[in-house]
Amino acid sequence: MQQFDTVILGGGPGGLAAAYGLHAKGQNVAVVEKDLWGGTCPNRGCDPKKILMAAVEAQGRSAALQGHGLTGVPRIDWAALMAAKRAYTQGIPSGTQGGLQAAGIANLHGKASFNADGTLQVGDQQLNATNVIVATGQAPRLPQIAGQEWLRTSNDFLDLDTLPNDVTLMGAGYVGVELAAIANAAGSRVHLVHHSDRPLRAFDGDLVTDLLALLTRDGIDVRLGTDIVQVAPAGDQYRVTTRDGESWITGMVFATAGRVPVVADLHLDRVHVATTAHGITVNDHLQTTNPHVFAVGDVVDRPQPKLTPVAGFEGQYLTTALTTPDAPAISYPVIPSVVYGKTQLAQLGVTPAQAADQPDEYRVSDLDLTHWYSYQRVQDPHARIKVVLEKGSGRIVGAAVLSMEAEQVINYLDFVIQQHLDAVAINQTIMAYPTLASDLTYFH
Ligand SMILES: Cc1cc2nc3c(=O)[nH]c(=O)nc-3n(C[C@H](O)[C@H](O)[C@H](O)COP(=O)(O)OP(=O)(O)OC[C@H]3O[C@@H](n4cnc5c(N)ncnc54)[C@H](O)[C@@H]3O)c2cc1C
Ligand SMILES: NC(=O)c1ccc[n+]([C@@H]2O[C@H](COP(=O)([O-])OP(=O)(O)OC[C@H]3O[C@@H](n4cnc5c(N)ncnc54)[C@H](O)[C@@H]3O)[C@@H](O)[C@H]2O)c1
Repeated sequence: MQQFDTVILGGGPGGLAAAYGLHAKGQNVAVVEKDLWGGTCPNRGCDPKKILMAAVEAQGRSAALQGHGLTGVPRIDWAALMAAKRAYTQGIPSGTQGGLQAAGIANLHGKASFNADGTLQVGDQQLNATNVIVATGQAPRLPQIAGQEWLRTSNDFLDLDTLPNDVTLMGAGYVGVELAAIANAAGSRVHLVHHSDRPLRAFDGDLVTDLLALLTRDGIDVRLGTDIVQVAPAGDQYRVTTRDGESWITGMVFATAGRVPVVADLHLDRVHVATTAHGITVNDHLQTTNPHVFAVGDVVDRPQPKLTPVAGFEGQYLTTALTTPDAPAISYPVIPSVVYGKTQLAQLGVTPAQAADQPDEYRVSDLDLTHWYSYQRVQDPHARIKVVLEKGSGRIVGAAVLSMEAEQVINYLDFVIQQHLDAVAINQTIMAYPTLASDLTYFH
């Protein structure tokens, strides 16, 4: 039996943040990973996706400048792009494990689960710990439809040797919309199917409508308010059938209909850790219904978006919470969300919908940015921001952005909001001009 202060289940962004933090505080820590060290984000999530996105963005920017100084839109060489992605991802697991070893943090490869006496089992090894942190993440959800066995996931998409000429994506959430943008830019015919009329519900409705119009303009077959009910092999392809009786032949079908918490094999019931369909139940100290078991990241049932920086923030929080008596409850900063693509959709802080519900407190400034210098320069085909301002202080408290530049704009506004900067403070700062940062003075 090996004894530790804290054992962490899952070597992704949440688990690793906690491991390094607690190790730095002098704890004897072990991390257990059953699959790829580094977890979803660097192996089969954010980072590889955004390597593919680099080509998509470059193509989108070139396309925007046709007739404005550029001729010829570059084509994506899928094999070369995938090779570039693999050149990055192939070193992640060994590099991550090497980092733990170099730091002197115990690391075990294998599937961890709880024994009835509260100890942990990893293969034939038994571990005992004062505290356990569950950081096992989420996995793609496979909808219960006829032909479920033919469905692929984002894991498959992000490692395809060959991109089929025609792909179907089932679900227009973050993953569906981003993979649609990649496949479309790489020359595939894309069908993006969503069961309701309102995809990307966390984002501003007007901007989502604008984004879907741009995706349609790019040639994506966006189908809202319908469900795929069957996938059946048709030669070396598949026939997809919807609830409305529509049907088409496609090269591959990807389930992009959400993700589910990875809890099934942990035997959490043995240690009285409660779960819901959304993940592990925790209090405001990330403590589960067992006072010695904590949880962070995607596996947690909390309203915060399931994002890498959120998992990392929670891991860091536990570093303090597990080493400080009477640690305060977790308090999240504002959290930016971005759906990447040729045109990016971003959101932060108080939403325009929340502002509309409290007109005495907030006002919304809805700005068409296409004629602003920064956007005209790059011929951004559609640039719009809704800035939410607090009436009393005049400060920016939220924003929703749709633009080729949204990821940058939202991060500048994140800094402005988090630091409580008002128009006076922003005007006291000299930014390099003309840049997206120097535009900050125009948003009030
Ligand atoms: C396609 C895609 C794109 C994404 N893009 C972005 C993005 O652009 N930006 C962003 O912020 N977020 C993005 N995300 C979300 C991001 O990847 C997650 O929020 C983040 O990885 C969560 O970290 P985590 O540590 O909670 O879980 P994970 O990274 O999933 O790590 C959990 C680890 O636990 C391991 N594990 C599970 N069960 C056990 C067990 N029993 N024993 C031992 N180990 C176990 C798993 O193998 C895994 O490695 C994306 C996700 C996907 C799928
Ligand atoms: N850019 C980013 O930051 C980024 C990118 C990818 C993923 N992520 C994270 O990963 C999480 C998971 O992303 P996701 O896209 O898998 O989930 P999601 O919850 O964002 O979207 C899934 C969508 O599929 C819909 N859906 C459910 N069942 C369906 C069905 N049968 N047919 C059609 N549509 C159906 C859901 O209503 C939902 O809108 C996100 O919540 C996000 O936190 C982030």
